[in-house]
Amino acid sequence: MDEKILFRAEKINKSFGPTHAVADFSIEISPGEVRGLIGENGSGKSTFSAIIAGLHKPDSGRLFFQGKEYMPSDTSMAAQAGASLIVQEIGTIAGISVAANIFINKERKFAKHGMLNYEEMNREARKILDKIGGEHIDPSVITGKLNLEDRKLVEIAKAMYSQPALLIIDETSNALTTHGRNILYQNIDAVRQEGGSVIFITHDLDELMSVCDSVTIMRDGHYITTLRGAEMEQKKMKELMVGREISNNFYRSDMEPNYRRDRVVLEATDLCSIEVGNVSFKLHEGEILGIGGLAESGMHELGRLLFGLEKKDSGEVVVAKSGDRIHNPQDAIRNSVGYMSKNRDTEALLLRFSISDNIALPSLDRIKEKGMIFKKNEHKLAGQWAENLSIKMRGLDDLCTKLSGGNKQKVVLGKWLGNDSHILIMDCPTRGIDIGVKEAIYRLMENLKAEGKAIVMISEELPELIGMSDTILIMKDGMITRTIERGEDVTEQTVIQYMI
Ligand SMILES: Nc1ncnc2c1ncn2[C@@H]1O[C@H](COP(=O)(O)OP(=O)(O)OP(=O)(O)O)[C@@H](O)[C@H]1O
Repeated sequence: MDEKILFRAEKINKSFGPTHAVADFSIEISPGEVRGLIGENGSGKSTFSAIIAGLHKPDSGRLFFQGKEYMPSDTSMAAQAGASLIVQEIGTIAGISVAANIFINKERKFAKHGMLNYEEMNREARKILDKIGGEHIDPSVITGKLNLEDRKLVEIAKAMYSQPALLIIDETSNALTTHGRNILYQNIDAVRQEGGSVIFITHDLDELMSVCDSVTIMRDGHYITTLRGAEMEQKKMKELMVGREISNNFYRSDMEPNYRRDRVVLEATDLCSIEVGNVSFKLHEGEILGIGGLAESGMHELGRLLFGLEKKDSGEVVVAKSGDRIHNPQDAIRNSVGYMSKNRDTEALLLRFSISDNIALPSLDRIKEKGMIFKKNEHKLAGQWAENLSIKMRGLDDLCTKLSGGNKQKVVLGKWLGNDSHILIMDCPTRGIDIGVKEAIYRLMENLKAEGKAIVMISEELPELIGMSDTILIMKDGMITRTIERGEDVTEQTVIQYMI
């Protein structure tokens, strides 16, 4: 193999039943290169990554790595050969310690006379955590007690421990705060400095442009092309991903706030909890109320308080039409309030249930016939939303575990849109969603707005926040620090200033 090539894949194929997830896919990566890998939801990125990391065996094709033919049969073999993967979903085991996660399958290193030396294991874990930027994480703590970001940092530590020559990062940044992202980027640089390569999967094209030297586009499992340096132009990348022309500006085109100021649908008064302090606001008919802030600003907790998922210390959330107070999710659902959680795998979906079951779940009361739930009614509702949202699946009875990340997110959306929610609390509605469907979701939000429905949109994406909201509430340290009306001269820079 050419010395300038660190990794090569030759005509890789992988099918799951009738789904041809990776099709004749070939790629070459040079030492020191950070290669982006992009494509629509379900285009095969995670499957290809899993093949390199030994999680899936391809049906055909060959891999070459560091001058040798390579085909790992599991993740330990891949790590030994120098390839590590940070997965898109949670990749650590909740019930064991941080150190045990970092050294999974490497425990033997710490065994003496048949006993594990936990102290030594924790000491080693301390060193690698310090090295990767996880100084604040205690290696002896049970991993499930950590927040999502710290669990991701544990995965980074695990991946970096084996000093990978090839690091694959599958859509990890959207689980991270700015601080976490910077740690991730530092580790990418560290691999590059050592002459290794990185495959970086993301739907965020700005991030892609700042992190990657080149980008390969996948569509329906196929290799489309690779762009380098100045060729990496956003419009071009989007069009190559979706295979058609797409509009440059997919946010709202009207520049004025446009909702019924005289009709309040939901009112939050003096909401307080551990992470939220004295938040009050009114949500109106036809309004998109954006909530922005840094990830630790309390905005995600606010969404959970509004839906009754978390206990308030004081304050109240009242649905204007019924006068009902929301104390728990049952109160919310009864009042046509829907909630899309940011954490789709742990909170938003029943992963071991079908697409149809998940979409129909909050609507069961509505689709009952003579007190009975018929599969055909579930399928009718789920089929309509699966089509509206272009969910890539074999059938409505597919289990959600089998779906790609972005397609899982679409099921969450379908669930609450199908429920005909009048008030929707959307926490990061387009997280992990590809560019084509993102556009469709924004049009859907506009339609809901035109029907008089109201949306609370919690978002970490400034263009989305500015582009879609009638009103933006900025949160900092659990409190609302600024209210911005649509049409005011807002730029991303001014919004950031209020957040930090
Ligand atoms: N274990 C599995 N069983 C059945 N089908 C699967 C399995 N894993 C993936 N698929 C299917 O293979 C296709 C490719 O999925 P993959 O997760 O590789 O896409 P992706 O490009 O990573 O998408 P996303 O951007 O949404 O994460 C999808 O249609 C998906 O439903």
